[in-house]
Amino acid sequence: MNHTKEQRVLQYVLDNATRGDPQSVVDSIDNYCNKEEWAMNVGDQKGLILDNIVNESNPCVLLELGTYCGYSAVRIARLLKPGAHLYTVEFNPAFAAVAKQMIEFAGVQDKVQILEGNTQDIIPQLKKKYEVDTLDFVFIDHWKDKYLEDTKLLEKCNLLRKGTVVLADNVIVPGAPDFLEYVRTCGRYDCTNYPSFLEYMDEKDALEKAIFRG
Ligand SMILES: Nc1ncnc2c1ncn2CCCCCNC(=O)c1cc(-c2ccc(F)cc2)cc(O)c1O
Ligand SMILES: [Mg+2]
Repeated sequence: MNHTKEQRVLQYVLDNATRGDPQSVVDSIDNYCNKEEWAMNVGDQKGLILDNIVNESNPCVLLELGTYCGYSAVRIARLLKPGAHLYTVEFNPAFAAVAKQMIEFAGVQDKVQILEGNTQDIIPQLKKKYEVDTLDFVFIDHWKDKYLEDTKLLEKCNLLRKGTVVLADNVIVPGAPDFLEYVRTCGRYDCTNYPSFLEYMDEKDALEKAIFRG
């Protein structure tokens, strides 16, 4: 039975989207969350900004913090060139299980790898255990009070290189003020704010792009 909201979102996708068609999966999730139940996907308005930034940076190795139902993982993966790979870290096993099925239904499983666990534990393993050299693109969308410490951890683990794009969701709502203050003032990032709206709502939100200067 679909006892959780996340399971109901997945079921709606299985019933309404087309297997192997990532755009139809993204559209179905947005339809459901607009009409039936709000859920914390990045959504279509911020999603279009995410699409543009992924396309302009043409990344090969990507990291996402906070998979949730896999909406942004599918949204990003549908744009990736052959051979590009997205690692997405999810803390909650129930969310990870839904995301796995979402990603497989969309047909992007060869481009996406879900890493279950806490970002604090997984980020230090990326180089040795997952053979990552440096990251081209990082999408941060997990606990808002972990954005800053995990950005600093990425720096400490030498996972960022000159030009790495760090893109953060929700810098207005729920907000990540300490992260914003840091990337805008520490001198190591070139920052751009992208005003938009909270997913499926009229409330203002924004994405922040912080390009690492190396
Ligand atoms: N690997 C890991 N390590 C640590 N934490 C981890 C994790 N993997 C997952 N988590 C735990 C993430 C839990 C979800 C994070 N996202 C959010 O909390 C979130 C909340 C809102 C929101 C806005 C207005 C409202 F009124 C209510 C909620 C909107 C959003 O777009 C959000 O992304
Ligand atoms: Mg978010």
